[in-house]
Amino acid sequence: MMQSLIDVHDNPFVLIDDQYRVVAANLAYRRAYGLDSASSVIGRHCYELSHHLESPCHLHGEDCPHRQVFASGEAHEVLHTHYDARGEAEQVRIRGHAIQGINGELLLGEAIHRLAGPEEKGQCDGRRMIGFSPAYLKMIDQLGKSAATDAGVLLQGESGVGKELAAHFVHDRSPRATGAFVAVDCTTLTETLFETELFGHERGAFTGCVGRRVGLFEMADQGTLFLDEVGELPLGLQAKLLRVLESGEFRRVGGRVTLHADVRVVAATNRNLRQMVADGEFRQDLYYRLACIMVELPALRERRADIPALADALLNRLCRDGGRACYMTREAIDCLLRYDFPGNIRELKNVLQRAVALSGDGVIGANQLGLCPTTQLRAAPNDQGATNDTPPLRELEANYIADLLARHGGHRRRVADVMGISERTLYRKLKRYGLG
Ligand SMILES: Nc1ncnc2c1ncn2[C@@H]1O[C@H](COP(=O)(O)OP(=O)(O)OP(=O)(O)O)[C@@H](O)[C@H]1O
Repeated sequence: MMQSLIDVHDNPFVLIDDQYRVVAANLAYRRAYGLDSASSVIGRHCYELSHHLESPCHLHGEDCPHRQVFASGEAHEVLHTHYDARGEAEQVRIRGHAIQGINGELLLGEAIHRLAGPEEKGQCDGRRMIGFSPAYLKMIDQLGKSAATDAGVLLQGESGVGKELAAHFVHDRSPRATGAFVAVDCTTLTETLFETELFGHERGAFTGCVGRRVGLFEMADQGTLFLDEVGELPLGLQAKLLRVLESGEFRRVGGRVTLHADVRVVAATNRNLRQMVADGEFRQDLYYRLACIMVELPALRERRADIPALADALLNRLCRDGGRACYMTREAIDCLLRYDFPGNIRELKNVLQRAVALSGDGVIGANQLGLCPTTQLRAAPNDQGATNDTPPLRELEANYIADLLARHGGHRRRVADVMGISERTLYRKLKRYGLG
């Protein structure tokens, strides 16, 4: 009976005892983690199945729902990276509940929500959101939650962090996913273009106008209107935009009929809109209309731990498109990890594109990246020869750890083993160096 009860859940669901052993798992869980029959799951450790680890995840620096629920008896929610049946990383939100077993014993019930969805696995069309750092998991979770509502979402982040990709992510998971996703570049909207672009025009509306044109606002009916660089919209046009967003009503230029479109707005900016409101450069009423939900997208340098996975995925894409095999040397990954990427993921993409073009044999070394001289990377501390150019020990250690992480695919236990330190110590170092 318990099995059929948990099989009702569409999402993976698992019951775990106080020794981290699986007591029952539903069909969705067994499918997700590559286990076809119930018997192959029962009795196995949860950390082994979903994390591919040999010890509980809190020993690897993670916030473990098992520990929390057994300690307090209260529900606990966390964001984790799990490894699916094929060993591919996926972003998940886990809600752990205390559940009473048949004999009155305390069990942990884990409801697992896959943030990016299994349908994205292997998706190579450039729309897959790659990132497993805590900052990125938090952002994806916020995007997923905002998708379920019809509220305005404002995406704030530096150029190239992936705001347009995030807007697609929201649209694709919203009830409007079958409608159109229409992007408007607000930097191109002038007084003269605003109405024709957004509302379209009727035939002969102005000199030289031949046919009827449907505007972007109308195209986005039942879908999502993505207002890119919304902070660049002149004040005069902000009032017009607010009016149409509030009423949903508009007229094509040269038209007499009032039309209506039902759009959901996702806006993006790399400017501080709140400050712009304070400075009188952005209308407060429009700000509140757009920023009902505000999501900050972290810069790449704030989630360096994601660089190897991102570089790997982008390189695979480039190689597939170019029809040749390429791989990066350890020095090259090291070099990427040390660089600040002011242009974020777009810059990373360009750096790799150039490197692929420059590498004759498909091997991408630090030299091909053109970011930092290889000689700086492996500078060893040298008592006699130490000069002012010798990097401080902290920097050397940070680079060393980053290098090991890249070499071991982000596997912290293996990195700790190689360094001869405990995972706890490694975790503290990762936090200190901003690598976690
Ligand atoms: N998490 C991610 N995983 C993989 N690729 C990504 C990710 N985020 C962004 N990209 C890629 O990086 C490039 C830049 O992304 P995007 O155009 O969405 O950035 P943006 O923040 O909208 O930039 P801008 O502010 O300059 O318009 C795109 O090619 C996109 O596919």
